[in-house]
Amino acid sequence: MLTEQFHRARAHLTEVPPGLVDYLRLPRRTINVSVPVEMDDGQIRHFEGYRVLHSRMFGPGKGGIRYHPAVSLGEVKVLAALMSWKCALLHLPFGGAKGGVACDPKELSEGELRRITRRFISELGDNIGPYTDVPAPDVYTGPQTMAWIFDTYDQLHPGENNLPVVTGKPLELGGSAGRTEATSRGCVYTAERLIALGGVPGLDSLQGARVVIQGFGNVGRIAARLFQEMGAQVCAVSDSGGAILAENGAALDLDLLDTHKDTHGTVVGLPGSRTITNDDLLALECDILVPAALGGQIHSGNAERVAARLVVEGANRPITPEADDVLAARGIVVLPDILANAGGVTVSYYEWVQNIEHHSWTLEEVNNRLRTRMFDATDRVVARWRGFPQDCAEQGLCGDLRTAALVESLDRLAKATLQRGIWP
Ligand SMILES: NC(=O)C1=CN([C@@H]2O[C@H](COP(=O)(O)OP(=O)(O)OC[C@H]3O[C@@H](n4cnc5c(N)ncnc54)[C@H](OP(=O)(O)O)[C@@H]3O)[C@@H](O)[C@H]2O)C=CC1
Ligand SMILES: O=C(O)CCC(=O)C(=O)O
Repeated sequence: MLTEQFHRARAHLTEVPPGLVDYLRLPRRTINVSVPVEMDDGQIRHFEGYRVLHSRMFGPGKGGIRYHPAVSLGEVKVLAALMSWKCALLHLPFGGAKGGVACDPKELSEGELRRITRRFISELGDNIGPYTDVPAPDVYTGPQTMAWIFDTYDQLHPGENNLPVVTGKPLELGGSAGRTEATSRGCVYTAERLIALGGVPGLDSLQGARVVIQGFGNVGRIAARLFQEMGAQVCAVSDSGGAILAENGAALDLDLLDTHKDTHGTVVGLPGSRTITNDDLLALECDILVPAALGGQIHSGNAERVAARLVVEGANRPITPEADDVLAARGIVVLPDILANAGGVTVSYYEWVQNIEHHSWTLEEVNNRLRTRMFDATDRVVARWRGFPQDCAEQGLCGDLRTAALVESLDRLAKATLQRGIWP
């Protein structure tokens, strides 16, 4: 499906030499390691771990590490490519990478997760490093996992400044102010800017906008807060346990919701809400739908039911290309992942810079820089979008925002590749 999105964008870049196209699409290096671990009950199990370096065009590979049962080499490759395109779009001095371990963190103790992480990072050895490939958090990993990654790498490289080997660390260990909220903040900034530019028919402000969020982890949970701070009303959310809708069309009480999630491990059962299915959540009438969980959630089987004006892709690749077409035909605007959720990697970049400079910035400084960069990227993508020919469809070209974001990114990558003269 990523290939489809790539080719839709590539069709606009008629001057890119065909041989270069594959170079921009395929990964530079894929690594598959076996991670043996002693479990709490004394048994030895092994897990499959992956790290894919897609590109180092503008700097070290950059991208998160995911722990989930569905992690596979194919998925990690796709996510690594997205990282290259995301970093290029945001003008970050990074290439793209992604990693993961196929495991179910919900069935593992903290000690088992720590041992998996340490062994995984030891197995990767010098395939990661502050100037080669820099990991970060993704699904079911967070600051604690990043602290273990840092420590394992640091043990192997004593005497060096190893803080920039990984981002998303705890504040006490060189993490940046604002990294935890950064992905969600980026979603809000890009939505705010797109709306202000008149990019969403029928929606002129976040004030009073009705928001529905799928996923209540790092991205979804904080996005709920930030959209509410901007005057929006969060009326429905979901997690892996199910979905809930505020009764009587009201907004959810987010303080109560946080306490309920922390106590019960799920959003389901919140007093004043009723339980609905995940598919019903995606079909709720609202102004903004934020998929912030896993990929492939909006597909040809349910896209006809989506009833939002704007879909903000907090998650990576939550919409299939077939569903993109359905949404576009129905006038639903999609803020694509490589723009909407790029706030996370942007503040990871700020963390990396602060670590290299042995310095720390205030939260205000981080957020101001993030806002400027997200607005600038949104402006460039909207300008590309508005510059597309009026008769895209007749020419067999795709004319949506996702394609505009990819064209903006691939154009930059293609130019840099040619300038570097990579063919000796
Ligand atoms: N963290 C980051 O900085 C970035 C993350 N992203 C993307 O955002 C998405 C979410 O990541 P993140 O928030 O970090 O991950 P988390 O692990 O913090 O949260 C994932 C959330 O998704 C929920 N979930 C899992 N399966 C389902 C399901 N079938 N239906 C509904 N909800 C489900 C989980 O439920 P439960 O709480 O019950 O486990 C959890 O609330 C991913 O696609 C990730 O790649 C993109 C850019 C940066
Ligand atoms: O913060 C980072 O470096 C990467 C975050 C990530 O994995 C993503 O944007 O999908």
